[in-house]
Amino acid sequence: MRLATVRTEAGTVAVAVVGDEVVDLGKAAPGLPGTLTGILALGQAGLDAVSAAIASGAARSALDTSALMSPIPDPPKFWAIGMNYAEHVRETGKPFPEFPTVFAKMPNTVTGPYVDVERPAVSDKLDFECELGIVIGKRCRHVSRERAHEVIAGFTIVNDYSVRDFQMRGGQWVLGKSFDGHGVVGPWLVTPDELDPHSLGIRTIVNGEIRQNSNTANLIFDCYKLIEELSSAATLEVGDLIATGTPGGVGVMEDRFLVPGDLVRVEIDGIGHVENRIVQEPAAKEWIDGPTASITG
Ligand SMILES: NC(=O)N[C@@H](O)C(=O)O
Repeated sequence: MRLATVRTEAGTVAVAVVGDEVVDLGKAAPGLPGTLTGILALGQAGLDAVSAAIASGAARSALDTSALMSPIPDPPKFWAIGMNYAEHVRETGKPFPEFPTVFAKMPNTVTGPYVDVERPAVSDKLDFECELGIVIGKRCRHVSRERAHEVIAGFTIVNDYSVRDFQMRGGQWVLGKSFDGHGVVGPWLVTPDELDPHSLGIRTIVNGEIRQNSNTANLIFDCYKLIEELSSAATLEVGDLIATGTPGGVGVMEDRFLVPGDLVRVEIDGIGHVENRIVQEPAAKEWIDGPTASITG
């Protein structure tokens, strides 16, 4: 099953994707929660209701890819893993990891699969990173590697856009990983019954040139080990996203950064692709919002 979130005039809508058509779940199954996170939180009952809606011959409309958002537009947490492919560890000259390198991408990064992505006004060191994304489907803690598959709602694609000079300064990664809109997620969530997450071809193609080309079989810490590691420290929530790390071939290694006009495509077999045009952030213009609420009554 492929589940997505689309933007409509009426707001965001959870849909089931069937071929190149979508079933609006809000209309087809009115009893279901209006968000994908809400549907996932119902567990198997939610997926059964979606299957029933699809099978009931509910109305379908053409898939408008420009309306696609991140399948989970507001994840409670956006975890990211570093140094999880030997080829990337080698190219960075870092030591082979004993444990997963964990960092976070802030919520402001989350954006849809086919949007423009800004090269910041404050840096020209914008880089790409293709990653398999995990979506958590059950609230959980201290999950063993053996049972980790039970808490996975599905898989998606992440492009972990990174601003390398901001990533390296001050000994932290989070700022360079958390520019607005630099967490491309999508195009949809694919449920685990449809694929084996550890045998998927994964590629980054920039302006038609293959820049990263690997397979998720090469993950050092596989999806289940990552869930065991993260849940040993934190309660994982329904809708949490985990970007599982990038293979070799990132631009910084060749001093080849993304520039405005570039077309950046990430493909993962069995899921699909995301694609972004790089645009220039006009200027580092200072702005401060007015009050966003007023005293009522
Ligand atoms: N170099 C770097 O930032 N890498 C990580 O994001 C990773 O995915 O390995």
